[in-house]
Amino acid sequence: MQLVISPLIIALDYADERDALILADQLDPAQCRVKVGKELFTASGPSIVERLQERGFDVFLDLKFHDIPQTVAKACRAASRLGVWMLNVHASGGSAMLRAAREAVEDGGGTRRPLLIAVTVLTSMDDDALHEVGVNSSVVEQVGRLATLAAACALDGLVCSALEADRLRNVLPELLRVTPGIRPAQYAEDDQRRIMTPAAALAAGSDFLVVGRPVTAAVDPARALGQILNELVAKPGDSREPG
Ligand SMILES: O=C(O)c1cc(=O)[nH]c(=O)n1[C@@H]1O[C@H](COP(=O)(O)O)[C@@H](O)[C@H]1O
Repeated sequence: MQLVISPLIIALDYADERDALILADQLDPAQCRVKVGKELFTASGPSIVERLQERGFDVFLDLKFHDIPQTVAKACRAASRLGVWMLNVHASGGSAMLRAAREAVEDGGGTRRPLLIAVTVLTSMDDDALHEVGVNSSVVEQVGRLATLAAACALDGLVCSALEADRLRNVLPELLRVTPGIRPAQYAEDDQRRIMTPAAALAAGSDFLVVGRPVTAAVDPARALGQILNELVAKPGDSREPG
């Protein structure tokens, strides 16, 4: 099997632009997209997005906006002007916020309309963590509820764990499923709670796999990425349940 378009998004979780670009320069834009998150963007500002785009990368700007509708809409418009490929908001911000975000990316004034996706329940959370913040549903129920809300507001996709991808593919096939919490077999869970191996996540219905430390913390990041791509074109492996 040949992967026509790579589903990998590498999370450039670095403290500064220099380290992020050192890693990016070891990667091939034909093999992955890259993600700029809160740490890197706060440290280096929009210039990091430009630097990565100059190198040919599609950029997922992961700032997980969650605020009043007007503030989120303005932030989404500013992100659109950067020409990013994808950006995200928290679905728990509610329908008014999601619709405002959707309208903002539509007329955002960038070179292309970014894909707008909604974070359901963070992959670092399990049922107990949800209960702690007053949500008495299970993770599966809460992901389903927020996914339905995102679909009603015409978002392009969801951030969820691969454990929920199969179910979401069946009930809301129109939404992209972007899944962090990807862990090759034997790799540490770290602060993630809902994890799956790359091949199992793809087989379960993930459209895009967000991978950070398994690549960025590797001695040879390009080799680690190559190994994951090889795993994706080989037979799907076994799924890893939260430990
Ligand atoms: O929106 C995200 O990208 C995200 C959502 C989520 O639920 N869980 C999650 O881990 N992420 C991001 O995905 C990346 C995962 O990194 P690793 O755990 O190092 O693979 C980090 O940059 C997180 O900020």
